[in-house]
Amino acid sequence: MGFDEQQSPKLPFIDFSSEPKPGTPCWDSLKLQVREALQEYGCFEATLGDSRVPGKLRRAVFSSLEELFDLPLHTKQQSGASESFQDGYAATPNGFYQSFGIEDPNSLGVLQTFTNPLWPHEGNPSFCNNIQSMAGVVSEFNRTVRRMMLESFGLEKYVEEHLSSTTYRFRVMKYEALQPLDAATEVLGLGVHTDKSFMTILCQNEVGGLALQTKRGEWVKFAPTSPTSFVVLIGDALHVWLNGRVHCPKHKVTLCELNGKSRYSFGLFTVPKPEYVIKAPEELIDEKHPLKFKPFAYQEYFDLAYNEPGVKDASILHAHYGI
Ligand SMILES: O=C(O)CCC(=O)C(=O)O
Ligand SMILES: [Fe+2]
Repeated sequence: MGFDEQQSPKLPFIDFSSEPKPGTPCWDSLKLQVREALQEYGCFEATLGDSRVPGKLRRAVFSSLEELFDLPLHTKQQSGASESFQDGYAATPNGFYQSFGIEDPNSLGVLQTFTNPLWPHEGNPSFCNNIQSMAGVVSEFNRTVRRMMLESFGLEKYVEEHLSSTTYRFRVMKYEALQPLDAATEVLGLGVHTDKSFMTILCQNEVGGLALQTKRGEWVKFAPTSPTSFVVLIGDALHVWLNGRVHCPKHKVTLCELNGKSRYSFGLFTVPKPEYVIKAPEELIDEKHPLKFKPFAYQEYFDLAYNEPGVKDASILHAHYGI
């Protein structure tokens, strides 16, 4: 399927650059926008503004990514193989997609352990600082969005439990530049899938390719309104935790290029702790909204999903836990 730029619908856009504080009118207005976007699309485009994500930091992160993926293959493999695309280095057999996963990117020690085998002489302090700074801003933003979302459902009392039920994983990705043979040809860099965790916050360089599917089944091509935009999207675990009240979008990445440039992206994944039980709060269950999924420990679902070859959408979730 090719995209028609003219007719392609857009993701909702939410501006967080005013750094809203809980309890202010601005916060309350933004939280309604967050809820509406997540119900309908399961995702939105967000800007945090130049003061929180200066252009300099953004450029530094992407140049760190280029430096990382430019390392020789045997060096990249030093960071361990990752079959489930979690920690360490992973690549698709055709080599069009490569990624590294870093668990707990807010810790300088973790980042040093990640970089030391890749740059054996003196590690890579600027890589560590750039990723740590970006992960810090994005994980703080993640907490804001979760707080707003829970408040918008009247679930204030669960905020602290929710925030402490997760860890963060950072994934950096490179998609090879590929000029499709014609506009109607779509070559996938990353196949259609839903994310398994609670929430993902993505950022890409200027090369597009990400598309997300709305509740109505339309594919929306992500065309950033501002170069400093992020995409926030819901994963399976949050869809279950909110008893299906928010959409969990399937998404994919199509290979393309811009002036010969490859696509680089990074994502902060908010992952429930392995033993955390994903269970909808009783406030979200009533006659109109009966319980949709049986509770399960996050790791159990994750293992099921990754041991099922070829299936990357939420059909396993429905098959195993759907009521
Ligand atoms: O590269 C992107 O923008 C999307 C990556 C993604 O969907 C994932 O890693 O789960
Ligand atoms: Fe994804």
